[in-house]
Amino acid sequence: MFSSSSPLPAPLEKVFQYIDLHQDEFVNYAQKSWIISFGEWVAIESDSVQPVPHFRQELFRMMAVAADMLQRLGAHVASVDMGSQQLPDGQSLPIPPVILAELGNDPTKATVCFYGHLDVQPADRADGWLTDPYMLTEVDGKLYGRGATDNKGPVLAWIHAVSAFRALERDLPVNIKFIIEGMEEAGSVALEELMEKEKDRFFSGVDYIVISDNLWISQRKPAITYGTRGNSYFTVEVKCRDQDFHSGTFGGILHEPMADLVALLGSLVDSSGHILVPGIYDEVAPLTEEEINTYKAIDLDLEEYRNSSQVAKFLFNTKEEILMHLWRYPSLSIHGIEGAFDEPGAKTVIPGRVIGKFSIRLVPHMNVSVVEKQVTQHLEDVFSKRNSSNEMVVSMALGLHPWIANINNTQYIAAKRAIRTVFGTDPDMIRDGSTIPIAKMFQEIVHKSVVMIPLGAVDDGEHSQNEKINRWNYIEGTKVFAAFFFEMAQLH
Ligand SMILES: Cn1cncc1C[C@H](NC(=O)CCN)C(=O)O
Ligand SMILES: [Zn+2]
Ligand SMILES: [Zn+2]
Repeated sequence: MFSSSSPLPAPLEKVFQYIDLHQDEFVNYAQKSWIISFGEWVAIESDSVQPVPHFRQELFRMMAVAADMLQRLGAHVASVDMGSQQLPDGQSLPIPPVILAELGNDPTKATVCFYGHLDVQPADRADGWLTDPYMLTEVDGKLYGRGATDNKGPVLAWIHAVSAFRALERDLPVNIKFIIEGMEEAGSVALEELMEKEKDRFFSGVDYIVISDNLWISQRKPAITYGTRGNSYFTVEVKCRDQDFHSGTFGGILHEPMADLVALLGSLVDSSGHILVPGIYDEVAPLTEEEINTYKAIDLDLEEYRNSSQVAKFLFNTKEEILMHLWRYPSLSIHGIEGAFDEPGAKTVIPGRVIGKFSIRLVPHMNVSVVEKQVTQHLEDVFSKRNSSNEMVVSMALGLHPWIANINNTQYIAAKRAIRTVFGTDPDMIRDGSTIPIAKMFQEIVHKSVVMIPLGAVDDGEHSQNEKINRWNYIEGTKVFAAFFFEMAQLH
């Protein structure tokens, strides 16, 4: 137990020194044979979203490079075959292996398991990247590249924290396990089956889970994340026939599918963001005074956030309301319409069949299958009032559960202390409005407690053009992980 005011314990002091002295090696080049640089990882085009052979090959190479690195670090590594993925067009593509690795199995020590993913979102220089997305490029202390913050950087930071102990020939304070996948951006395909299979094997000796796959809510203040929203993703198809019509020859005598669909989509949410599906708010956890206070404490400059997002006005005017509507209330977003005429020009078409897409972000204690029923019922009611002769089919394409943790768990205390040691400040305790599906799987299937320790800053641009991680976040984050090992050992 130590704080920023008391001196670091000698072994940790040495580890921090090592991380500082070797930071260029972590970023740029390899000297020690077991360290591979960040740059080499970013250069692998491990895009899991575009289902084409080139990117799948890159994904397999990515997982092989990572497995090899962990092996050279002294870990026992298994690359688990995940079979293949059936695409809607009938094609099938191989799924990259999941790495299960283990370093140390001293029964007197705590065992900490780290989850990360090495696949990335698509990136194309032509989309507005200022540098080659697959070449890690440092500008003013910012390391630009696809995957820099999501999630290659944080995975490497964890590995580098471990490697610092090994380089100093020091015993690791905890046993370490890794689960690293290559399909997160595609919805963690086949991962749930693996978790079921391994819950009493690989995961049986695990005490704590750490995920570092989201961002701080600030540019400078570190954070710990204790909850994420879930997501229920819907498609609603309205069909007259499989072919389009000419509006000159059919306009005026048809129930038009697009008119039905626009009415259906228009019935979902009002202009103040309130969801109109009956019953949808019934299970939302009631708000307490104590909870409101937790939002007050969070470092968020609303004006700066609004300006940097280039939004004229948000739906809410206070920090607390904004945070609550991102984290603890559901939201409904309309994403698009398949089959619609969406090109420039004035084509006089009546689409014969259209598919609307929308999703509802779920919060505690909403239930995925209850939401599915409520949404389906609501759309059927709205549709039947239209007396349309078209066919409507509603289906839920994805049902991802919300996740929330108990912040009094041991690893939250350890993470807080580690952050205080490195940054000299207490972290913001935050939730995340997006979804990290594996968190709930750890809780429900493996029955282990998860802490999320994000490393990147709010402006890192995950999934966007010019994704980056600051060198400062990456190097100090590596120290946070090293300090976390120490704190975990003390608290266990
Ligand atoms: C694929 N998908 C569909 N519904 C939800 C998701 C996951 C996706 N996850 C992230 O973005 C993680 C960000 N750190 C999201 O929340 O949209
Ligand atoms: Zn990610
Ligand atoms: Zn992502």
